[in-house]
Amino acid sequence: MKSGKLIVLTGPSGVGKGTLVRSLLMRHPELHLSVSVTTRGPRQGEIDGQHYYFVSRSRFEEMVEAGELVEWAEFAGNFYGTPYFALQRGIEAGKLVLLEIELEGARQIRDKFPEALRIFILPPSWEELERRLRSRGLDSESAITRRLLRAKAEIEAAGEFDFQVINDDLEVALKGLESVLTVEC
Ligand SMILES: Nc1nc2c(ncn2[C@@H]2O[C@H](COP(=O)(O)OP(=O)(O)O)[C@@H](O)[C@H]2O)c(=O)[nH]1
Ligand SMILES: Nc1ncnc2c1ncn2[C@@H]1O[C@H](COP(=O)(O)OP(=O)(O)O)[C@@H](O)[C@H]1O
Repeated sequence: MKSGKLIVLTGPSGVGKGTLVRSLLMRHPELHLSVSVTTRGPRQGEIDGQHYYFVSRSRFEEMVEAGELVEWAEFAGNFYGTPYFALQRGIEAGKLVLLEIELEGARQIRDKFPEALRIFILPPSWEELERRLRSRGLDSESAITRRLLRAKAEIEAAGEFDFQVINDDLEVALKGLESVLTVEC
């Protein structure tokens, strides 16, 4: 894989993006994950600066006003955004920079960086997506409902992306992602 490319991974909440990203990062030291800022509270086990930078809404608004975010969006009642510094760190290290973001942000990245590689992760079925979201056991019922509402519109937009990978069997999905990265990066 060559360096200096942005890779956007998008897909409905619960599809397995975080799981896939963790495995990719362990297998490929040439990948750098962009850590986002969010106004969502940390889930059990989440570490500030590693999973997200957890900030207040007023701090998030300050970052937007100061032009510190490459892209940002509201998702299920919280704000999420990619700080420029998160990309710079990876680019300066000569790595491929991975952004795990939702649809609106992925569209903003497409407009700003048309050369970015954009991949959409699909669930094997709607029932399985719902099962994964619930079995994760980290979100309230209302947070799950908001994520499922959003998931429909996101899945409908999968065709906008360069590649679609179905996360049914995890190993098969990982292999699919790896072959896209090998050919495209
Ligand atoms: N636009 C945008 N979306 C983000 C960013 N960081 C995370 N997201 C997306 O926000 C959504 C919610 O993330 P999260 O609360 O961690 O929930 P989860 O995807 O259900 O684990 C997911 O679709 C993430 O991919 C960001 O910096 N920008
Ligand atoms: N291929 C898979 N088969 C079965 N369960 C999976 C698979 N990929 C992920 N999961 C599980 O689904 C749940 C949601 O995965 P997660 O990575 O948190 O999704 P996302 O980051 O897209 O919201 C987790 O409990 C995870 O262990």
